[in-house]
Amino acid sequence: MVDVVTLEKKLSRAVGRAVGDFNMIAEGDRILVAVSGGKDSYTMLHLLRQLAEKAPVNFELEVVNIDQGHPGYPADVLHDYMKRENYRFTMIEEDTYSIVTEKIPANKTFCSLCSRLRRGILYRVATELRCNKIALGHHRDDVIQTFFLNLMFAGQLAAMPPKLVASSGHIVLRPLLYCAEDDIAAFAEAKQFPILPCDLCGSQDNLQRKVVGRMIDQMERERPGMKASFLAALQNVRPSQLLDKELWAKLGLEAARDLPEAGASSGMGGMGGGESSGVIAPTRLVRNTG
Ligand SMILES: Nc1ncnc2c1ncn2[C@@H]1O[C@H](COP(=O)(O)OP(=O)(O)OP(=O)(O)O)[C@@H](O)[C@H]1O
Repeated sequence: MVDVVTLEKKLSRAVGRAVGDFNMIAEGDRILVAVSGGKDSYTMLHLLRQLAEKAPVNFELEVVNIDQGHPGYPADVLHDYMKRENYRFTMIEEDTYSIVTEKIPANKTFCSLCSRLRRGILYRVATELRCNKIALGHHRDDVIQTFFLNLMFAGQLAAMPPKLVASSGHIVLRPLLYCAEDDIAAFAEAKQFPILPCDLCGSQDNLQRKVVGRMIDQMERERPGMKASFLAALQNVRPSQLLDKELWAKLGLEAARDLPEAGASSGMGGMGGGESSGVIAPTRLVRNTG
């Protein structure tokens, strides 16, 4: 059992790395931190405040929750927590629940419409609160699941952008993208964040994302370290070993360079080696030249 201090250090290092790698935060930023009342966004909020306290740049946090009109939504729980912790907090009441339940048949997933409606509200509120950025609590496991969903059902190699310019002009950030869900869950439990369940979709067992999530968890159980490898792969893309002719054209690729034999010394070590060098280092890289 890892203690909470160790977990906190691990998570804040991961957030610091993501923020640094993608240049997420700059002097004077006003960041709307979107908090659902789930473990991920509570953890994100906690870690962003810590970062704000020690970072060399000054930035401000505005915490926003959207009460989407679910029957029995326990709004007080969030109000009490934010007050106790002294966050600048706004709760927005928007009844997207009625829209979603009216438009989507009961046996179908509500998630995508629900989150699309929510996203529009967040953009509007960010403008009202003069925030230039919006932070969302997606983490490593969400990124991997999205990658697999796209691979398996959409015919695309794509995960989730760490940083995105929204149609509204706001920059959307995902500071938890290197954080493992298990660590977040353990941390949220240790900190006793007052979690609000999402009854709307929580009751639905047929979500494709859940199925894919279970499949990935199973792979991890059978071969521990696989999720870390998936994340590493997303940070280590070899366009010349893929079949996207538009990407080849964009990169001016005429032909891929041959790969060294598996296990051959590349001089780069580990998972290193740049695309331009044509050198691929991982010893378990799969290739088929036949
Ligand atoms: N009602 C809401 N109000 C404000 N922000 C929200 C709300 N619902 C979701 N978000 C934001 O969108 C992110 C992704 O939403 P999703 O429902 O996929 O979250 P999740 O995986 O259940 O995460 P969490 O544990 O934070 O709820 C959340 O982490 C949060 O930043």
